[in-house]
Amino acid sequence: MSWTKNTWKRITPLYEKILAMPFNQELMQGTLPLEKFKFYMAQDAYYLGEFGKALSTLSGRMEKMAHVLEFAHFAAGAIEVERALHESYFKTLGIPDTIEPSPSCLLYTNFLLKEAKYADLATAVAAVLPCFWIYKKVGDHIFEQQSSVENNPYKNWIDTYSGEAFAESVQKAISITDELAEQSSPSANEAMFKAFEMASKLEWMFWDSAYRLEKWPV
Ligand SMILES: Cc1ncc(CO)c(N)n1
Repeated sequence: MSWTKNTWKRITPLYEKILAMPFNQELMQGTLPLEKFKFYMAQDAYYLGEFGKALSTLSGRMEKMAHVLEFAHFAAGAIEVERALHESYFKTLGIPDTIEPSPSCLLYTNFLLKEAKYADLATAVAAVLPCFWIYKKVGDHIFEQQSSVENNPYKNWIDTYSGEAFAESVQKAISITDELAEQSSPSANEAMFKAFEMASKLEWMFWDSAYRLEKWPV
């Protein structure tokens, strides 16, 4: 079984917890309070900027030119979405341009940047994979449940992550990860799993922190 297939099997209970989160359930129903969505959007713009930098770092670490190029495309994609958020949601929702990251957002982005720079290459790639794959799965799931919901105010968000363009990137990220996993030892494959699991937990925390409108304790 491929590394990604096995990993998804192991991560399924956590993925199911993510689907059941009130943030995602209410987003799916269109009942998520706007204040929580705005908080999420602002934090996600910060996240995407840092995610883009992590992908850029990974691009430069790749050995195969095809992979250098793919990761450069992923990085550009993340920054373009970040820019688009400022032009669309930020303006319509009145979100200020400068964003202070919440504790969970800073924890997640700093984890990704640290892995991208210092971890073994295959592990570093495994650390960024949940950002692609979990969003794709969550986006698809929410999209499939949409038939019963009319005029969902969060339709734009849902369309982005259930769309074809994002699906293509996710597929590429999965196949690059499997390629690197095949060239790695069993113990390196387990280190990859640990990084994937950590990033998946941080995805859960990111949604949870938005739902709680997380503040710094001091
Ligand atoms: C927190 C988070 N993870 C993943 C994505 C998708 O790239 C996103 N926009 N935000």
